[in-house]
Amino acid sequence: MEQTESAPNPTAPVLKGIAAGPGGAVAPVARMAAPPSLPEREPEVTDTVEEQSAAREALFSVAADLEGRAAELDGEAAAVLNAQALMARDPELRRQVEEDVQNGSAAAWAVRDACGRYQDLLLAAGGYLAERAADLGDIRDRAVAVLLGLPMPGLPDPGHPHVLVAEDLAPADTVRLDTSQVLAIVTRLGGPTSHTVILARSLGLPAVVGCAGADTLTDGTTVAVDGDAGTVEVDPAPGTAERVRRRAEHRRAVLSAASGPGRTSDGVAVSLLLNAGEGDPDEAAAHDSEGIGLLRTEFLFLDRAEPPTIAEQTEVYTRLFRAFTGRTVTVRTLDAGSDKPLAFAETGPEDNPALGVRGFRTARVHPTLLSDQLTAIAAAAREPDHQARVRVMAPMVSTPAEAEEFAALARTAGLGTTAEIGVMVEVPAAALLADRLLNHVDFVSIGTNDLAQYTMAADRTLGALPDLLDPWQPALLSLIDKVGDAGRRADRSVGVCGEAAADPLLALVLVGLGVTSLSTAPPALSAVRFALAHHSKAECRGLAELALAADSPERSREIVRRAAHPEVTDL
Ligand SMILES: C=C(OP(=O)(O)O)C(=O)O
Ligand SMILES: [Mg+2]
Repeated sequence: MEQTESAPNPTAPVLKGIAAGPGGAVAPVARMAAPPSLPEREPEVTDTVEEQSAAREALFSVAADLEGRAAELDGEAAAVLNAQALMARDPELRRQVEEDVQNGSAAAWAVRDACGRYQDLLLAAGGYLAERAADLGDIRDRAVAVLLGLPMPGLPDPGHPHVLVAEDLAPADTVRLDTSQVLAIVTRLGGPTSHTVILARSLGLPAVVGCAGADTLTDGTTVAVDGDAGTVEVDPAPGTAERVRRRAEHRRAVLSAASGPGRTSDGVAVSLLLNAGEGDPDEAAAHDSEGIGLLRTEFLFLDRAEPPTIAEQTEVYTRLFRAFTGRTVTVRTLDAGSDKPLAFAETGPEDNPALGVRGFRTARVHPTLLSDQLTAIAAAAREPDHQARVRVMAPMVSTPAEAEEFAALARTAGLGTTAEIGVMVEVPAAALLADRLLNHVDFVSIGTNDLAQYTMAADRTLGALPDLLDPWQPALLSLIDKVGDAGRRADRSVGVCGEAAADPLLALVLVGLGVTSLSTAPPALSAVRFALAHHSKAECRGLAELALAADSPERSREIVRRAAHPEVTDL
């Protein structure tokens, strides 16, 4: 509809990146302030003790600043800042800085070098750790600014609404974004699972990451950001700007009117659930959802030396079940290993950690971590003062035997009568034998983030292969079809809780493939609800067949876009 009203400006360069937060915006660019640079000449250190103390104080003041800001926030945002503060307080980092000073470096130089060495280690470790290298770079820049008396690097404040352009965004920046001023985010770096993406989605901001041309964008240049297509049009034609603006307004108005449980236009129920982690359970419960489809319990385990006790875990789960009384809460057991390493769950050196001891496999090496967690979930599920529909599921299950083993462990812990027991389908082996997995469990939930990486043999934390990780890949859809089919035949529920569920058009395809629940970050729910309400179950199946038959994700998306209801494609 509106897309035909204005032709794109043929001379306007269009930069490509990874679509990382849906929606669009047109506004002038404001670039993130450059990090402080050290003077060419390093001063001579005369008092080593004083210099060490200055370096220490700078790191502490950075940590205190992060903690202070975390205290004003809650949920995922606060957790991200507190984790970063912990890095600034890391005793080993401090020791290395002091050693560098002892060897003659001035404080700011010692901070730069020690952080640099740490960053190299994180980058070499890959996965989740590599993504934290940006957090450490931010700590370095802040501490150096403190030591040199320079302005703190950080967000621009041009005094008008803008598109924020940066090399990459540290969590400390992303959580401070004023969404009345920042209309969209564009970064040169960042992969599909980076903090920037997760936080941009939780703020509901359009975002394009991994945009190679972002460094050519200068302050004040007008850009049109399309967070669905992953494009940034520079100096767009007046028509384009108008179109994106009207589309954003239309989207806001339409979506704020959509509420209630998920239904296709002919009344077939599709549960709309939330992906949740750390945060206030009452706040999570305030979203218009039918419950939680994925509780990532790693937040209870990360950044600590010892695992949480059974009592500690029970308290957290109980609070959540109470807040969601009458609704579903799906607790995923600990997904440790690979991109989520834990100090107390060492699994030995691995050349390919994503193919190693992770997810449910961790229980082979550390069985008590899982049994304690199941005991805590069972204790919380038994609490009499909640009516939540409790579900428990294991990540990274690959075989029917593993599904059977997990179900037995859950029953032994006492969950047989108080919860539904399921497993995640995240590796092709599990998708191929989904019917046999379903002989042992009540439900399955497809983790499309991991299923994409294992289907396409492309590391999900790598920004370099976004096309292969595109959830519209027909091979991925074909595996989901297989799982949907198995669920239909066994009359069991099949959920999707990966990022794929957050794309309204793809959600229609997933429902057509037999998916019965969709779990996403809260801001994505209303668009998915709206899309469902405009299509019958049979229409969803028609779209699924079109998507499956395409040869590429681009074709798949385009064909479905053309065949879907215009009210939805114009959103
Ligand atoms: C939901 C998923 O799990 P996570 O992103 O936590 O690995 C997934 O892999 O799609
Ligand atoms: Mg996963």
